[in-house]
Amino acid sequence: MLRSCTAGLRSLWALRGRREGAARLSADLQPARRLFSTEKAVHKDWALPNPSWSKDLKLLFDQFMKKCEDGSWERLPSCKHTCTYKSEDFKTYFLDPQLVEGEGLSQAQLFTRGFEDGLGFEYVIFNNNDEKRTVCLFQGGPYLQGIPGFLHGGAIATMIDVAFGSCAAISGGAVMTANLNINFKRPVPLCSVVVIHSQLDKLEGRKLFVSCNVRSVDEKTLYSEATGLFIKLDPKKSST
Ligand SMILES: CCCCCCCCCCCCCCCC(=O)SCCNC(=O)CCNC(=O)[C@H](O)C(C)(C)COP(=O)(O)OP(=O)(O)OC[C@H]1O[C@@H](n2cnc3c(N)ncnc32)[C@H](O)[C@@H]1OP(=O)(O)O
Repeated sequence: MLRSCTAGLRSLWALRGRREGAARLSADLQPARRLFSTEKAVHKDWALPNPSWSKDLKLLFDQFMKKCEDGSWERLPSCKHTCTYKSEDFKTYFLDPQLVEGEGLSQAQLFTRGFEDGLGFEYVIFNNNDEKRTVCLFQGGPYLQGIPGFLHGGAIATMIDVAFGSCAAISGGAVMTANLNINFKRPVPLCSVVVIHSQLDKLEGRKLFVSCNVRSVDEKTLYSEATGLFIKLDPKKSST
């Protein structure tokens, strides 16, 4: 596995520099895009295949894209910078106006999208609105190593948080993580693909309870299980 990861690393480095040329422009305006962005400009969509995606990831992606055809599932597009859920609402209600107006946010980018193609978090999230659940297809690259050959637990926790965040935000709008509980059951091999199945279990006032499991592509290995609590932000309260 380590050998294949090293080979993967070599080809990943070869990919550097080609990234901006990769046309992952989000011309395909899907319903989810309207949900997740209030921006007028067309932004690059990072939740689309790039050359670093493994066969497994591409195969799963294609399977889920097929499921999108009847409208039961939708792919959630992902931008790197300001394209968060109702980001204008966030700016209006929750952020320090000086930070928004000044240059403070100009360098900001979504943590999980800050790596070169294939080196960090490669993922796409699909949403099933009727069933209140999402599926995140995630390939963790070599820069996410913890114990040699395996993904860092913090990287797994990050992806779980992102998957939960999307699942909760779809029902709750502007939400924040209040609690995460993760049981790590098996280590995740570096550069492998895992599937994060998240579910909104309960909505109680401003509280959204979510749970997930992280499994191998063949579903035989259960890597982690987690629960989370997200709180719908109250515009009357300041976050700072
Ligand atoms: C940001 C997302 C945007 C969406 C984008 C979507 C697409 C893009 C994908 C990227 C997705 C990235 C996802 C990253 C998501 C973060 O990483 S968020 C960052 C990490 N989290 C934080 O920094 C949160 C810090 N905590 C806080 O700011 C505040 O505690 C909170 C969470 C806003 C809650 O404060 P509050 O609004 O004053 O709520 P409060 O009145 O204290 O509590 C409300 C209720 O919740 C309960 N509660 C609150 N905290 C807890 C707790 N820890 N345990 C148990 N109960 C609790 C209270 O007891 C209360 O219960 P009831 O009395 O109503 O029964």
